[in-house]
Amino acid sequence: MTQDELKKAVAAAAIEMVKPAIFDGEIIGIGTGSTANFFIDLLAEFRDDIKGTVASSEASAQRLRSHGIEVIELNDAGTLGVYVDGADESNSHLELIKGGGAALTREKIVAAASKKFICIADESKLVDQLGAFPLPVEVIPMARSYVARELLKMGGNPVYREGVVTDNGNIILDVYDFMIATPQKTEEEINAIVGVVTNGLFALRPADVLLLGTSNGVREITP
Ligand SMILES: O=C[C@H](O)[C@H](O)[C@H](O)COP(=O)(O)O
Repeated sequence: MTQDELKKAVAAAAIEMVKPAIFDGEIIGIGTGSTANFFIDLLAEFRDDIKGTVASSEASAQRLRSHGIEVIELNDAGTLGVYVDGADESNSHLELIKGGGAALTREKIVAAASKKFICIADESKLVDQLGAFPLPVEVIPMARSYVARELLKMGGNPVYREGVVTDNGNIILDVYDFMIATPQKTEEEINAIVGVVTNGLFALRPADVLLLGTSNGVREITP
């Protein structure tokens, strides 16, 4: 199976998992990226049944609306029933690296506001230790050089993601050469640097279930 076929298979499995929430009238949180896009496209079949969605990026909001799916503001939604999103890496505890598409901050907010976080990914994303994928950090623009120096002190190699401005008007530093042994501690330490909005580690609020697309079918992994 191709990587896209694996992504589509996990998106279909996630649809089955969120159906009860849809028919219970819960608001659905929607992630960002190529895997989440497959989910959005399959969700279109339920456009008339969904009470509303909250999107973690402008790109996902646009795609949802293009299918006629209602998008509402998180501030008007209360607690979400379920959040579905992809990841750049996951370990077996379902601690994640996210933000390859620069949507990490809104994703983290929507995940925090959701009762259940379903992560959907192809098998290439499951790793023993997080960090081979460079860790995205969203930074207030004027703090870029200062934050980069602090990340260097922590042992990483931060690289400015040229030409990228997040939906919140900020920039991204990608931290290379930074294998992460204690994800919760690292998440807290980076977030404590003044000027950091948030980093792409989802360890303090990991996923609740990982639907992993493999050539032998979709595996359901819980921590
Ligand atoms: O900022 C983007 C998100 O964190 C994505 O969920 C992540 O990069 C995975 O994207 P994809 O499904 O395209 O691999």
